[in-house]
Amino acid sequence: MLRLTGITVRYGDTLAAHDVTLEVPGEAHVLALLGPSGSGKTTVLRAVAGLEPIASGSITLGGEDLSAVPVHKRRIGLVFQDGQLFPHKSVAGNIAYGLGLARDEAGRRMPRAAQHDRGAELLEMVGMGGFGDRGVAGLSGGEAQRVALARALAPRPRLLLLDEPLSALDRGLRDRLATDVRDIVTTHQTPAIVVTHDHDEAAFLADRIAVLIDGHIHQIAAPRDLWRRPADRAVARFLGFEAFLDADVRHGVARCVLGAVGVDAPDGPAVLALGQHSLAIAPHGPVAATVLSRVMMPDGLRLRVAVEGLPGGRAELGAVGTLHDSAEPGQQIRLGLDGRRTGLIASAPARSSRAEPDGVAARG
Ligand SMILES: Nc1ncnc2c1ncn2[C@@H]1O[C@H](COP(=O)(O)OP(=O)(O)OP(=O)(O)O)[C@@H](O)[C@H]1O
Repeated sequence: MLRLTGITVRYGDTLAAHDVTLEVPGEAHVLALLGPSGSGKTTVLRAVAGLEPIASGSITLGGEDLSAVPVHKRRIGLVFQDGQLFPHKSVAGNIAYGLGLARDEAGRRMPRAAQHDRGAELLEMVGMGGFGDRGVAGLSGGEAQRVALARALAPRPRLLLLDEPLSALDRGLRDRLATDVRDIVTTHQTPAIVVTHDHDEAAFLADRIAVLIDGHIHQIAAPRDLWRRPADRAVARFLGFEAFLDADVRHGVARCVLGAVGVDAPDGPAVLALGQHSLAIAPHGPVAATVLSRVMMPDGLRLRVAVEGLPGGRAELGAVGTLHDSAEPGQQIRLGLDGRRTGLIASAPARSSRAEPDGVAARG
């Protein structure tokens, strides 16, 4: 198990990671570090790898304090955004490099024949069987990342660190490779940390997601719980929620000025977080709105609407409709809250009862 306890990393005056505490349990557990650009994700990863000194706190792996363990002895595999393969080596040559780093418990190198077998096994595992003799220059982005993954796994690392491993790929390939990465990590039983700023990628790849904002971890949760129960407004905003409404929870129902939704939360004050999909067209819904703009997407209508009568006055919010709904700019429509697409911030009540959209209406 990897454990970070209160680690802090500075670059001169910049506090890039602040009091970061997290755990990655053993076996095939995948933790995503998710956060906006510059939030310190790569910094935390580099600290774990030993590439960045920590100013305070501790990092242990399998109970061993890593502070005095040099990078090459940590037995941690690294995969970067662009793979960073050796361009003049073949695919097999790149993996052989990884195998050359492999040591058994007694510190002995792997025998040549075993290296050969393991190289072939790894290439099969990442779906690149038969590619061993190919040069890496001619590989597609997705193929190169598979080879990078095989090379990182070759020495049987105790932990795998992946820094934006899919972000250089186009969307379709990214989805496919995400599935493969997940399968490979699971098959190999290697715990992993994946750095990403892509919500879908984090939700898809990870067992748990740690949200890092301004160098600090705001929440660690399973993907499902993260979107249902963001810890605070900063997390909710980063996850895409755009407006916040005071609510009162009683017997599993949260009531706010726009209606009621079922929630799995204790009685008391709470804040409902509304995203682009939280309001849906419903002919007899409780919310009256004016359509500001509409876009027809393959899965239905996406609207921007103006809602009157909120505690703070008028607010501009997102809403959705089906392929069969019609809504033209200027039209009056009725909407209902969709509790399945609404977040609940369970803790402290908001300081004011205003709806607080982050978007145009908040500033307008
Ligand atoms: N070598 C460095 N010297 C000085 N400042 C740095 C250095 N590396 C990173 N920083 C700063 O530390 C902060 C965190 O950077 P980091 O690269 O860890 O963020 P990130 O979340 O990985 O960002 P991105 O998603 O854009 O890669 C940023 O303010 C960044 O400018």
